[in-house]
Amino acid sequence: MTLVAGIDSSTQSCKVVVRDADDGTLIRSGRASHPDGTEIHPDRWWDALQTAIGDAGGLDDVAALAVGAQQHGMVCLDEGGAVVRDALLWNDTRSADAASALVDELGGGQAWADRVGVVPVASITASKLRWLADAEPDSADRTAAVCLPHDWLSWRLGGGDDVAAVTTDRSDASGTGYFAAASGDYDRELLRMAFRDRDPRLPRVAGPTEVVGETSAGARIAPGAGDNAAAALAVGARPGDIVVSLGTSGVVSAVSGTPTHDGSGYVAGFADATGRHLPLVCTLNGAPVLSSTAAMLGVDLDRLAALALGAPSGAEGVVMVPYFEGERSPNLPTAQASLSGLTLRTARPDLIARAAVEGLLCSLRDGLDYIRGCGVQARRILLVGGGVRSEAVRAIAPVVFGLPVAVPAPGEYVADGAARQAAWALSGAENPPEWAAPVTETVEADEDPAVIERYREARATLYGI
Ligand SMILES: Nc1ncnc2c1ncn2[C@@H]1O[C@H](COP(=O)(O)OP(=O)(O)O)[C@@H](O)[C@H]1O
Ligand SMILES: O=C(CO)[C@@H](O)[C@H](O)COP(=O)(O)O
Repeated sequence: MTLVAGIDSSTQSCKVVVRDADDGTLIRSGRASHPDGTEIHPDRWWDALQTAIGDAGGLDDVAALAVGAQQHGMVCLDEGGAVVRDALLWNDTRSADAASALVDELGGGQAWADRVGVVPVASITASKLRWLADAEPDSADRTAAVCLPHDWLSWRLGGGDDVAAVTTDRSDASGTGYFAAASGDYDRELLRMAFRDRDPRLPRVAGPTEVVGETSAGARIAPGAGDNAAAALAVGARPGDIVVSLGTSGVVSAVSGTPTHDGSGYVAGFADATGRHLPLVCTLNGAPVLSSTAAMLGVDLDRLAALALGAPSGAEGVVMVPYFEGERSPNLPTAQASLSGLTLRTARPDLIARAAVEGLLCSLRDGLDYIRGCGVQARRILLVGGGVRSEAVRAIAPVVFGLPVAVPAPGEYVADGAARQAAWALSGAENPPEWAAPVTETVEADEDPAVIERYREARATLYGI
């Protein structure tokens, strides 16, 4: 049996799966946690990867592997390949002002969307580089190369001794703000503009099935991908499928044959891992909305779900706008979460639990409607990520989205997508291997339009949008 491995270096943890390259059967898996926080030394990803590999029984017997990882994180390397400073992660909002400045300097959001498919917000790597140039010019001066989390881990797995050898792929490059998914090219002028005339080395953009290196044990290293592109590859998303991921972030995305250029910045025109496109809306507030609410109510996540399921749709008018960490979609980096509709009668744990689940899903329903607004068809939702383990999320999702919701069996879909890419690279075939699609349970329910209407009223009252 030929084995392949897939790695997901996500915000909260690192996961490793080992699968049969021919039919995708899961053979072994492992995981390890990442430290909390929105900046982290990349060595901590490496440490967690080593632990996760050990937990998965090692990788000495795999023929190929690939890394999927959280997108956008700014990894700065000096000429010798040493890390210049801690990586700023996608959910670090200190670069919000830098993002606004960049949007203005190019003449507005549409100018960015037309040029690279993406309008800078704090998450985008270009904004982080501008922040670095202004706040820590010495670190900026020492930066000889800039790459992303999955690029750095792939490079380290391949020996990591020459900064000229770092590679990326189209999906992750498209989240930087200086790569255009439509043309497949870097836009170095935008990079220099962001980094105040500095011109660091960028990773070479490898093709979807290229072998970019070899581990010390002789496994081939496939190009890897951004986490959302890897998940789309794992679930075999087709036209009409909208993938909703509830990890630390909330993500709504769809595989599409054509690029998007949304000047509002809501829909990012990313690339997928197969040569197509991945229009995507990402929020800063995913599954942690539920854990924060559970902590506030003094219950665990299962109890939170039970409370929410015991409450009526619409939570008797209690509405949560769940912008705990500020927000990216809409771009409100200093926003905070709020609860409205509380009276002496409605200030009840079950209604607050329901409002949290509904608010989380409504923030993603906004994303769904923006993606549809870009001409993307939506026939069903494919729900993945840690938050899907909530029974309340699974049951209430179709009520809020107004679409059937297919829930693949619990799994590590980013790592699985990376494994499938590794098998594809190993095969040299034109198409990814035909692995069985994950078994899904489909949840259907009547839409309750009042839920999203009240949510939008509450948001408009708070933010005028
Ligand atoms: N039963 C559950 N109910 C709600 N949230 C859950 C449940 N189980 C796990 N989660 C949440 O899932 C998240 C982790 O999901 P994951 O997709 O691995 O995140 P990431 O990719 O950002 O590291 C955590 O925020 C965790 O609280
Ligand atoms: O910023 C984005 C996508 O644009 C996020 O999707 C990150 O890629 C992190 O994902 P999770 O850790 O929440 O899965």
